Amino acid sequence: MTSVQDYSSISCCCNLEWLSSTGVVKRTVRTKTGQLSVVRNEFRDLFIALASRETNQKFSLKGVVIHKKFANEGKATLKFPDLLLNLFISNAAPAQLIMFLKALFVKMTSSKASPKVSTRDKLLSVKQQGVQEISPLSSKDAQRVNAMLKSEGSKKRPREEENTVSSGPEKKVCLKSLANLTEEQKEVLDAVKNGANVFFTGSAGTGKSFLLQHLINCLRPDVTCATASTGSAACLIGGTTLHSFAGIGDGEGTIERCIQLARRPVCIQNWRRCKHLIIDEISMVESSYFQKLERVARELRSFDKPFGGIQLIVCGDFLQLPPVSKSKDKFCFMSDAWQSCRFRTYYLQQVHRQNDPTFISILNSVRLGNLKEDMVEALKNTETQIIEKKGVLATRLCCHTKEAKMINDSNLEKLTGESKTYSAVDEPPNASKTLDDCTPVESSLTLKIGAQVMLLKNVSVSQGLVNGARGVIAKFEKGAPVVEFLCGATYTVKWEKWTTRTANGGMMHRKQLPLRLAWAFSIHKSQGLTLDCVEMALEKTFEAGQAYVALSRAKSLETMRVIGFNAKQVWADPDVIQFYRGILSEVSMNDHMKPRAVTKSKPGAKKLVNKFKHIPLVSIS
Ligand SMILES: Nc1ncnc2c1ncn2[C@@H]1O[C@H](COP(=O)(O)OP(=O)(O)OP(=O)(O)O)[C@@H](O)[C@H]1O
Ligand SMILES: [Mg+2]
Repeated sequence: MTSVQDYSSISCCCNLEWLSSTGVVKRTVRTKTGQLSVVRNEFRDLFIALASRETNQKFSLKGVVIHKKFANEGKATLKFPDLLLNLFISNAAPAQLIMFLKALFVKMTSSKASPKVSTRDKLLSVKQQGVQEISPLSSKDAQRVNAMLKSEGSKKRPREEENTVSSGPEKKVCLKSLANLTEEQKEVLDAVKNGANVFFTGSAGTGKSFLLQHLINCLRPDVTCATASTGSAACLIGGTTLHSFAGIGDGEGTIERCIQLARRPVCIQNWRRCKHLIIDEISMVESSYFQKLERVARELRSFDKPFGGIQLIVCGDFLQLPPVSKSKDKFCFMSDAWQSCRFRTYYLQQVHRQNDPTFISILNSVRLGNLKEDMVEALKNTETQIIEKKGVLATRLCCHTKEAKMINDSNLEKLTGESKTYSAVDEPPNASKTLDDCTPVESSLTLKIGAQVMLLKNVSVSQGLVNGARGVIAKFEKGAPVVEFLCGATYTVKWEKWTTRTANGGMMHRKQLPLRLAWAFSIHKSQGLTLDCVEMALEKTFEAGQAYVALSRAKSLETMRVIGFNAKQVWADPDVIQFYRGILSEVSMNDHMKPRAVTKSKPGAKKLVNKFKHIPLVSIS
């Protein structure tokens, strides 16, 4: 995998198509894996060079038209009208493709300003022939190009700029890569780039899923399988469930049976093409299931290395929801397979979901099951606070899914106005069951005026219309619901599209309104989400970490209400505490002498080790 900073070349599939003057395809060349680079010749003319097993060629970028609409799916088209040639790029890592196209745009735009060498001078030139890679992009390049774009103002742009990457109405080039990763997040990215098996963890809201999404964008889609242990977590990273990827059912069968199941044509293809297996919410993957996956991978890939040589990139917080299992060794870190992966472990510490240090410290103590009296008081004090505003009621987090459904159904029924039902459009139509699992929206959504809803897409971050934003249906206009949101915005909700990969690498889509009834949610379904206005009664919690998951969905103490709180509702699994003690002591001890660089040291690591040391290991009743 090339570095994200290395914008001058990408690896991808290329399809070359030479056309006749009437536009008929005369010849095609397809390369499965090629390296595309932007190069210059001795006269500083720009070319794109394709190096692959099938062909090695370079094409002048003069007059090229770039279509980048599908760049975030790893696809783009370059049209060379002067050469009667189309170059179709696919299977590129989306983040790299976007930066590559930006680099192309910047270099092409700035080269227009440099003096041209006439054909005569070129012919008479004594310069040594040759090509060289373009110099790396600097912020000066971007500034120069932005100044040029500004001075061109409303002038008609030359055609190569029309479709290029300067996104947004003001056509401005920004050289930052897709996400602003923090230093600790960048360290994880580097380890992934180096091909190591990586496990990163950290408390709720430290940006694990955010980072995972960035990592997915940096890897080639054809060999990357993005999965999560639950459907709702899979939706958040645009992936599929680990179960549907693996194809071994619930993994309850014997290992022979699991291998047999995974040998079915669709599944075997998955296992063989996969080079990077990503798993979010790893805490909910059961130990014996993880063990079987490892064996299945080795068998199907006929390669006797852990997971048959697949790079594993896993993340989650074992102090959140545990796997559904009665076994004593339920957590996957207890399996031999986990040990054999020799993960590089990273502990993210910067919390992004909450800002208030007092709330962050309460949540950290809830996570460890170690609340102090004043913290219990602070949570109890939220019981009477009014968090409802603008007709938006708090979302009740329930311990059981059935209870949440009942609350939503009965509240909707109580509303007397006309009801409108929106049916999802699925592609392919027979994928509805998988799409139910892998998208946050339901195949059928019934709404009425006054219904409490939650937005399930980032529509406008600046207006606060983000995934998890709470609102209420104010009216219907031309059949579309108009929602008044807690953040103050009123929005006529438009249809949105969710795309997810099928287990065999194809695409599935669902079109639906990005809304969900929000009088209530189950805690299990809320895992991974950030919620605006939330209420919970935790007396029925039945898992270690369940109360922590519920409480850590809130953004602040002021936007939540806990009913009937008491410290007994909060506990951590002693096996997990022990596990974290282990990895955290490696953080501080192994900093200078690490045979396999187990974990990177962080400034706060020592403090954390101490925190874990002081947790009494009580067994769970
Ligand atoms: N580097 C960052 N810059 C800005 N915002 C960030 C960054 N990292 C994460 N965030 C934001 O912080 C919030 C929480 O992130 P995320 O959901 O990825 O956390 P998480 O660790 O996966 O939490 P959980 O354990 O609850 O699933 C999100 O709104 C996300 O967009
Ligand atoms: Mg997450």
